[in-house]
Amino acid sequence: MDVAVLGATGDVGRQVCTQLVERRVLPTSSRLQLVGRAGGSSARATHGLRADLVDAYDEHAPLIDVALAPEDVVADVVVVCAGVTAPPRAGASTDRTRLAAENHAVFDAYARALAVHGSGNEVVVVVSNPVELGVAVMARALGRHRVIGMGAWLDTLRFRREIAVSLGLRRHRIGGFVAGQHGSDLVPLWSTVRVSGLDRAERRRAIDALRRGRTLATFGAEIADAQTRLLALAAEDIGAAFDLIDSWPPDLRAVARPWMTHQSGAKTAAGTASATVDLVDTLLDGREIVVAGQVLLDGEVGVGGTALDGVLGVPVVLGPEGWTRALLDEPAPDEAELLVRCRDRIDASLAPWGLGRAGVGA
Ligand SMILES: NC(=O)c1ccc[n+]([C@@H]2O[C@H](COP(=O)([O-])OP(=O)(O)OC[C@H]3O[C@@H](n4cnc5c(N)ncnc54)[C@H](O)[C@@H]3O)[C@@H](O)[C@H]2O)c1
Repeated sequence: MDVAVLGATGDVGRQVCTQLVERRVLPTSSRLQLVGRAGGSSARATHGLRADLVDAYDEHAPLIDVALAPEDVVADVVVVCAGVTAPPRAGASTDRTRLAAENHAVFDAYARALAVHGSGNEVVVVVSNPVELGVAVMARALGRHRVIGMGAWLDTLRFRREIAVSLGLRRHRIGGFVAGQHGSDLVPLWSTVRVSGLDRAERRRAIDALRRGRTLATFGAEIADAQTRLLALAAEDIGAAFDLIDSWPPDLRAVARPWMTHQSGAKTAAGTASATVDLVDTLLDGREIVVAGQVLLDGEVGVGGTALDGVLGVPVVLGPEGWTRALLDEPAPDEAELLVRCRDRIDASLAPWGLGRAGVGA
């Protein structure tokens, strides 16, 4: 099985390529295609990255080649890391509308090329933001089951880790998912959380203690307040800002910590790539596992009697041919309410591109 990484020389793309090779996800008989842009500095750097990876991992590297045009992308799994990102500095605009305007053209160019020149079986993992826009563009061109956004899986891993830290456990003992929109509009599904070794009553007590009597009704306001406080504090002392995050409940930490990490200038490339490589590993492996991802729904998820359609992050079964089923039993009332509002916000953000629910098929 072959993998192509679009935007291979970017911070996230480079980490994805490195981890794919270093973690030996790709056997030596597979091909890793590094995709850059013809004519720009990334074209030269893509050739350089190839040389560097071979230099580092010659003993177990897959075949590595370079492509500089969308129509030359050939792979079983295509990882989309190309495009602009919000500037990684404190107080910089995180305006998703501007990001969408820039990256829509990138998503569209590759979606069109894959639709025409691809095998018809590629599975696309969208990393670039807005993840939901990338999923909408790619799913429309390639078929919705072949496209998954990895933002909800990264958010899920962060949520599990924060719960694990609070309980003094390692992350692998925590189950549960994050749904919704990637970033500050995520929906932590507390009703899905499981802790290995705890029975139902023990889990209930542990989760109640972690949630501190809050529900998701106030989650959006808490996030906005947290970001305001962090910005003010980080201007004086970034270490103190991270210490403040440590004092918050796990769901708020799962949003605030990566947000502060990006604002610190470090970006979140290693964690993002690690979650992405998990998904690629699953796709190549042949097994089916339940992950969370942004997908284009067609009524597979029922919330409060409403069958949801449109792009939304939800738990799904992921296998070699893409995602097959969405798995979300009736969520708790506060989760259901936030999921519907989140789906509507995503839908509104897609409408200018003719990709909202009203526009699809028009
Ligand atoms: N989903 C997530 O969890 C998550 C997390 C972090 C970053 N991101 C997103 O991933 C994307 C990449 O972030 P980054 O930090 O690596 O950015 P970066 O600026 O470091 O790299 C972007 C890369 O894309 C390339 N590129 C731009 N247009 C291209 C095109 N048309 N064809 C090929 N390559 C092209 C650039 O040359 C560059 O190499 C951003 O959209 C960012 O917001 C997503």
